[in-house]
Amino acid sequence: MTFVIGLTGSIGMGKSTTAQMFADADIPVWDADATVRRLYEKDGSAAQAIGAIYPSVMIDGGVSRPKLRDLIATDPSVLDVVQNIVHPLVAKDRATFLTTETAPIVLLDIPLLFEIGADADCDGVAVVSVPADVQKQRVMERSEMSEADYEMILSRQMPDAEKRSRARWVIETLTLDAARQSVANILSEIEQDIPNA
Ligand SMILES: CC(C)(COP(=O)(O)OP(=O)(O)OC[C@H]1O[C@@H](n2cnc3c(N)ncnc32)[C@H](O)[C@@H]1O)[C@@H](O)C(=O)NCCC(=O)NCCS
Ligand SMILES: Nc1ncnc2c1ncn2[C@@H]1O[C@H](COP(=O)(O)OP(=O)(O)OP(=O)(O)O)[C@@H](O)[C@H]1O
Repeated sequence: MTFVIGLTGSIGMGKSTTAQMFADADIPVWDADATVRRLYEKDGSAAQAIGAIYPSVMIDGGVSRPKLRDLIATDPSVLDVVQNIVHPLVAKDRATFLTTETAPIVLLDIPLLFEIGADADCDGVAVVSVPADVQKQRVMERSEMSEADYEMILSRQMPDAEKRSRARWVIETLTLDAARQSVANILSEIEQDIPNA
């Protein structure tokens, strides 16, 4: 039996960093963003479908994220079209991971976990979180994303408070040590629940 941990959190909350902590503890991690990146590459199935509708976002046969981001900034409905193409392909990749992985504990790293109902595939969900001002500062510091793009993305995500209230675990990511400790606690709690984990 495999225990499936779902890891989610709003933009910039520390999902990727925390997922790496689980990976460092030898937990197989499936990464939704990485899957999207692969699907956007030249000859990726999403690249072909998106290129057929929005040729202007393509570079060398792959989807250019900056170009796609700029197009979405001028027409937010483009993101709905993209999601309708991408999400079924991502779901298929996730299903393959879940049927082939035999480790006692695995982790699904999905930004839109609750929004797409993927919590139904999880035995327990962990949400990464920091206060809103820290979140915004992190995203503004790290990226080319404009404030308007940031607000648009946020408006399409379930509010942090709701995610926290729906999760089994909340991982505070203000410091690396605090997050690492939460990850260790979660894993030992699961290992106690499933004896052969
Ligand atoms: C909008 C795009 C071009 C922005 O690319 P960019 O490289 O600037 O940012 P990145 O992909 O790292 O996303 C940053 C964060 O934005 C959030 N986010 C991304 N897509 C979405 C979305 N459709 N709805 C809400 N939030 C989203 C996530 O928290 C994500 O981790 C890109 O995210 C995209 O193509 N999104 C559509 C595919 C999708 O829905 N991905 C979500 C995971 S399945
Ligand atoms: N536990 C932590 N302590 C301190 N800083 C952290 C911690 N976790 C993440 N960060 C910092 O926060 C920023 C965002 O982290 P990360 O890229 O992991 O977030 P994310 O949730 O995957 O982002 P997105 O959803 O936007 O792709 C990075 O600058 C990272 O260094």
